[in-house]
This record gives sequence, structure tokens and C-alpha cells, in this order.
Amino acid sequence: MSRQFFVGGNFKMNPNTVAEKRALTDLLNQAHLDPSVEVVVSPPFLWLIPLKEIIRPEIKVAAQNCYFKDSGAFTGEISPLQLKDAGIPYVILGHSERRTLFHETSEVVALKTKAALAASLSVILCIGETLEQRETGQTTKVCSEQLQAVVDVLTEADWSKIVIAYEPVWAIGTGKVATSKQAQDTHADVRAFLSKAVSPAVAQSTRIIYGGSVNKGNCKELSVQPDVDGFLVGGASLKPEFVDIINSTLNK
Ligand SMILES: O=C[C@H](O)COP(=O)(O)O
Repeated sequence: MSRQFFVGGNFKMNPNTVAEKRALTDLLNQAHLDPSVEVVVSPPFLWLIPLKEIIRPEIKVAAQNCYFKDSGAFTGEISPLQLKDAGIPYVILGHSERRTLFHETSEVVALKTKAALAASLSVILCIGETLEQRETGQTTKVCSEQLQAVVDVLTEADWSKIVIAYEPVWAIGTGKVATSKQAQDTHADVRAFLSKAVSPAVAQSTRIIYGGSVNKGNCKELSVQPDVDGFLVGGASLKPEFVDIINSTLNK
């Protein structure tokens, strides 16, 4: 089964100025983008709706987080229903910055994933190991445990709206990209886990994308790996090279 290549731009807490926002929007609106690639950009909450209104229609937008309740006294949070009502189709959940800096456990990520799917959002579900965990041979175990928490609360049908982003923590924002072999091997392990824990059909159809220091220099080699179905791009998604990354599978 062929899986549509997916490129997400996670802007994180950027950009800060109107001029930078305009430059980024103009870049994406004017570039030639491979029409076969699903492109999703994820700005900070404040910019979600304005960006959605001015970005070319084939580019979708994603929130960078949401809570697991529909409404109520949860100061500072945004609910999946509010995102849905605002016409936001995707949400990123479980990013390592949320797990580390904001102490989100795999169980909380699972609750958020379940709530987002219940609100008919699609989810970019992030998993990944630290450097110490990789060096002690725990990569597969860590990724499997992070996924198992989500498997435990979902049905098989729910997986059609999930894109898994494998993002080794040691490669995020460090300039240290995983080698194409490291990425391929881990993606293959994640797919094998899905096959056992959910079903072979879900394993075959679920997109597993790579994130961590992706740039225009390394995207092509990563993109040809059979289990790499796209990218979640941080720093480079704020730069003109994001267009090269979106187009990385052209003429491959
Ligand atoms: O969500 C994106 C990842 O955190 C990757 O960020 P990066 O491309 O800046 O390393």
C-alpha cells in the first residue's frame, strides 16, 4: 500500500514579528510545491486562524498541543472541540518539548490523543528516545512504550487519523540528524510494533515521519528510505529550505 508523503512544519514558538510571518507566508504561497505531498504547518495558537485564512488552501494547519477536556476551568488550555470548531484539522501531540519541559507523561499524551480523535481532529503523534536511551540500546523499548500508552486507549479504526512522528530527542534542534539507516531501522521497528500491537493493516497504512535536524542537505537521502513517509521539520521550516524539504521526493 502506498502512503502519501507528509511534510509538517512545526514553527514552535516562532516567528515573533508581523514581517517574519508575512515572509514565511509569502514564501509558501508563491513556491512550487509537489502536489503529491501532504503539507501541514503548525504555528503558535495566536497565529493559527489568521494563517489558515491566508495560506494556500492545499496547505493544512495544525495546533501544537491541546488539552483532553472539551471545556471548563482549565486556565491556559485549548480544547480539541475549540480547534475543531475553528476549522483546524490537525494537532501535534506528545512532542518531546511537551514531554520534557511540560512534564507530559505518555498517559497524558494518550488521553489527549483520544480526545483529539473524538473531536474528529487528526493527530501528529510524536515519540522518540533520548541520547542516553539510544546509547543504552533502549530506542525500540522507549518508542514502543510511548506508543503502547496510546494503543491502550484507541480502537483500530482510530489509527487512520494518526501520523506518527519519530523524533529522537538528541537530534532535535541540535544539528545532529539521525543517519538514514538509524531512521529506517527505527521506523521499521515502530511499524513492526504497530503490526503486533494493533494490526498488520494499520502498520502498513500508518505514516511514520522523521523529525530532528532535517534540512535541505539531508532530506533526500532520508526520504528514499522505505519506512520514512515524510518529515516533521522544526528550525528549517522557518526558512526558504522548507520548500526543498517539501519537494524532497521530486525526481527521486
Ligand atoms: O517538531 C520538530 C522537531 O522538534 C524537529 O526540530 P528541528 O528540525 O529544529 O530539529
